[in-house]
Amino acid sequence: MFIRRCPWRSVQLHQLWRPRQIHTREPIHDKRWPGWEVVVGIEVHAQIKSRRKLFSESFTSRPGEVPNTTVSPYDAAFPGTLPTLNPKCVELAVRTALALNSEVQFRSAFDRKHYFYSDLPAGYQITQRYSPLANGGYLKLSKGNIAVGITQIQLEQDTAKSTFNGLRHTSLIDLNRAGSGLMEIVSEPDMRSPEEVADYVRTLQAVLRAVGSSDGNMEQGSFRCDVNVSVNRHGEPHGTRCEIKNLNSVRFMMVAITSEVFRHIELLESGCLVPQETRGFDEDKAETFKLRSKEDSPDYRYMPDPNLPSLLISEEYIEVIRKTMPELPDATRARLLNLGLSERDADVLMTVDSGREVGFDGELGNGAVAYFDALAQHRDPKLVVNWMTHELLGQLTARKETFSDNPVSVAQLGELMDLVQDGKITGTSGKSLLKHIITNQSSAAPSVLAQEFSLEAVSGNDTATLQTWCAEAIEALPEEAEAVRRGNPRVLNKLVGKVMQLSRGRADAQNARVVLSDILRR
Ligand SMILES: Nc1ncnc2c1ncn2[C@@H]1O[C@H](COP(=O)(O)OP(=O)(O)OP(=O)(O)O)[C@@H](O)[C@H]1O
Ligand SMILES: [Mg+2]
Ligand SMILES: [Mg+2]
Repeated sequence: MFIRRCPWRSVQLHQLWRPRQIHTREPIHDKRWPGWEVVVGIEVHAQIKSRRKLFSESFTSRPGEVPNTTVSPYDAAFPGTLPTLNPKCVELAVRTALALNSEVQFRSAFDRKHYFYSDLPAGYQITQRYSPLANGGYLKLSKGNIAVGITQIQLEQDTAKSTFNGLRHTSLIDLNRAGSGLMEIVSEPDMRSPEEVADYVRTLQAVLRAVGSSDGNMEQGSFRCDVNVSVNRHGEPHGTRCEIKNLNSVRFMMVAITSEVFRHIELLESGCLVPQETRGFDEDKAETFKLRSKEDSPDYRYMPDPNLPSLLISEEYIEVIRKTMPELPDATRARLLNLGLSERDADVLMTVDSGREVGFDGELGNGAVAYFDALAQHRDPKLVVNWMTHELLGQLTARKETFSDNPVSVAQLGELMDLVQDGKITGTSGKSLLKHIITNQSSAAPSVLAQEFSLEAVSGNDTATLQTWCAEAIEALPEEAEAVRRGNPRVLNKLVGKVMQLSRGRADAQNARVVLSDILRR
């Protein structure tokens, strides 16, 4: 990559500004709004996961950082300070562009977008609206064989954060975020329902996490969506869009879109037009509300940034990045299915991997797929996924924990599975050991723990011990034993359970069943 100073901007902005492609899709008939088509396009602002800001040396801040501690004079817009582009941000944006099948531009440029707000120290934001880093592309949704077009991917600066203190009638400004790198990923108006929008957002989050370019966390603000919604009657051109801002979860986004669709339909059916507006979302009322109309929208007076030359990216640089791209979610899914996993199991692993567990809207991916891969290297993949999803995740969920809290190492779970597989401990004992490791955050080897707790399985040959436990079980549950004798085989399970209890899980349930039936038949 070369970042060279150009003495002048040889290409005029209007020459670079290309009209958008018009995408068409087969009409979708939705029972919720018969006769109407819903159209949605999304602008995502994803914080780039770089240690330093886009144009300055200061570190990017983490959530909970002390306010105004990661700020350089440039971030605070001190006169005389100049920007220096951070190559890491460019690299991560190029990775993202390649993952989204977008065409990385050999030459892109930075513009100033002016507006006056207390969280914007310079009075303008540096962005790439007119000559973005990448153009075109698409993202395939996980369901329905739908590809959502990508219009462009541009680099831009994040703003500072302002917090209004109602008691003191003052706004507090925290400059920590000012100047951090963002990627604005603009989609085509290709989505046709709130569900497709949710799919798009989740798939995009997974892609960004896979390439390592963003945490993609909506709740913490590292992945912010502006959702543009319009409706039209089937067969007619797209309607006027309204843009909904500040949506911080996928669930609220779906509610906001649904309520916005009904608002548009109501307006149109009563003979009014939909005015183009920017709207907010009231979570309590589950309604959108007007922030400003198109007429009030500021004239940003875009101009080329005189302090920044064009960004020139060579073909070789793009090729180097292309060669070092990690596996993308689509490919991971296909690989898991190829290993014999069910769609459901693959979904669970990948959902956990991206931190999107049930009722949980995001967190950094935590390597569930890598964990699975390490275990499945020398073991049956289906067996591994069973242990991971049913036992490990099951026990973590019961403790209200997620996979990122998992204290069981790959080596521990691997040994545990092998002990059970080789018949050295029973499945029941294996589960108890797993519980012990999780509860006590133990790093001990499962074989050592099995010895310590005398959990070694009673081998199939040790029938004497098994006979004793079975006899004790029959003695303890005489009524159940009688029922089995009278020909009710289902009650046998209770007796087997008793044997497992008496043996503290060391007996093999299948063998116990045989011995019990044998005794009761006499
Ligand atoms: N009729 C429509 N219905 C729904 N979405 C639309 C429609 N027309 C355009 N869009 C979407 O609106 C978004 C426009 O985003 P873009 O960043 O280009 O412009 P903007 O919203 O005018 O500017 P800003 O970046 O300042 O918010 C795109 O995601 C596009 O797909
Ligand atoms: Mg935009
Ligand atoms: Mg917009």
